[in-house]
Amino acid sequence: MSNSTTLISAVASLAASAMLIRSITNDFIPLEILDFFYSKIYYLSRQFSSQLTIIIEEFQGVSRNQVYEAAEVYLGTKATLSALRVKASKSEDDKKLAFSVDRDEDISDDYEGVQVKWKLSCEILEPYGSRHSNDRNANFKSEVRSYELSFHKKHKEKIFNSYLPYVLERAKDIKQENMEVKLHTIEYDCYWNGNSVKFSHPMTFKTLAIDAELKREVVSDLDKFVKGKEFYKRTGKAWKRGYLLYGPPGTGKSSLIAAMANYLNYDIYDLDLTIVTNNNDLKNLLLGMSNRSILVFEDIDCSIKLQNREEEEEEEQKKGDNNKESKVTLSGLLNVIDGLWSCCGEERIIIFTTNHKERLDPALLRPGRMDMHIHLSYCTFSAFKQLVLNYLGISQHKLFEQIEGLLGEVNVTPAEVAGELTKSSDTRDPLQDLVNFLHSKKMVESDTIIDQC
Ligand SMILES: Nc1ncnc2c1ncn2[C@@H]1O[C@H](COP(=O)(O)OP(=O)(O)OP(=O)(O)O)[C@@H](O)[C@H]1O
Ligand SMILES: [Mg+2]
Repeated sequence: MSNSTTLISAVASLAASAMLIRSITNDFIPLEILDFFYSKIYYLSRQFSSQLTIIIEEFQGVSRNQVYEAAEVYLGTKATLSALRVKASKSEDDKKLAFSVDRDEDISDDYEGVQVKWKLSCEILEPYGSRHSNDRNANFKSEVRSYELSFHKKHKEKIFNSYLPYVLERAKDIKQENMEVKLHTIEYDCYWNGNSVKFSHPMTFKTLAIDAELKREVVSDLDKFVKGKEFYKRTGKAWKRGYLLYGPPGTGKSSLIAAMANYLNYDIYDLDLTIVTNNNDLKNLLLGMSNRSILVFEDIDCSIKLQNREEEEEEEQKKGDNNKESKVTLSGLLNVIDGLWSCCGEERIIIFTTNHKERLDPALLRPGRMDMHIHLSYCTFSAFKQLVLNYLGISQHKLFEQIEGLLGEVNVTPAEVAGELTKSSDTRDPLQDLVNFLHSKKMVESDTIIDQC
């Protein structure tokens, strides 16, 4: 008790002496000399300090500093581990709660063995005109926030060249993971509807019933694309990828798009070309998309009559200059895929779907235009096994062998199989019902062939 009292009184008297010395020096020593004195002390302390601190302010002029924003997101994931006070928030677009650091909280981080310390510092600015009580802004207080990142000087290079870019990259991923996938559609010909809807299609690569090998190929292609920033930069290619999905109705083209969007957490921009009036509007729509998104042109063969370019040019010449750009043309569409305007964003995926690949203009199919042509076929045995697992929760059955044989003889779509399994999931023997369905389909098919003969 007496020890602590002594300590408190010693600290108090030291503080009082410091205040006294400060006020005496302020009163008796000219300001310039004091400034010089203080700057020398500051200089010396900096010379001997082993720490370096980077100040990351919230604003850069009037715009928000991206490093600050990234630090805010990144530290949110660290805050719950080491800080004693954290702030929680969630917006309508977020999937989960987001955490952020409270002011003056220290957050430690370890990057490849290097210890760093973050701190959010806030300075309250005196309200403008606070001395004039009748000023309208008198009660308006503002806060200047910044993050302070401190570390040992010897790690300067690593922090600048590797840690900060890592924080930026991680923040981008965290934001992306946390965002709901949105579906955007067109409004008034050439604008994306401001009220995009939450995309809640539950299809994932786990439940998608396509050939297992094809599924692996698609997933690995997407992974490569997402991680390919450096590759695209090095090779001088725009960071985008095109997929052509083709196959009969009900084979899973739209389902595959949903699985891709859910896998990548990318928004979908569903572009109905029949509504878009000309190439210029198409270009504006492209500019209105966000990065990390999927642009979808469904049923490209029937949504618009895409002539080949020579026919187009002839037609335009016939109509004269006044009629130019009165509709979306094949060349307009090719510009979306690989023209200069197509490179205005990053990490974009373009998908065309069709039931009739043979009806597409060869220009669209030329190598390099659509990076991957994906054939969604009639139901294979591998796809069937996935559907049975989804709908009935079984992975083995005595009828599997018979079904495998029938699937080799009958053209049945995954949609049809899914429909049958849904219908008969309550019956005693759903797989026997499916076998009966496949037999009857086989009979119809062979009758049709006989009729044709
Ligand atoms: N490969 C699949 N895996 C899982 N379910 C599928 C698959 N294909 C079809 N289905 C089921 O059938 C329905 C229709 O499939 P989907 O819309 O994906 O076919 P599509 O190929 O896009 O057809 P369309 O050419 O008519 O647009 C889906 O909602 C889904 O329930
Ligand atoms: Mg479809």
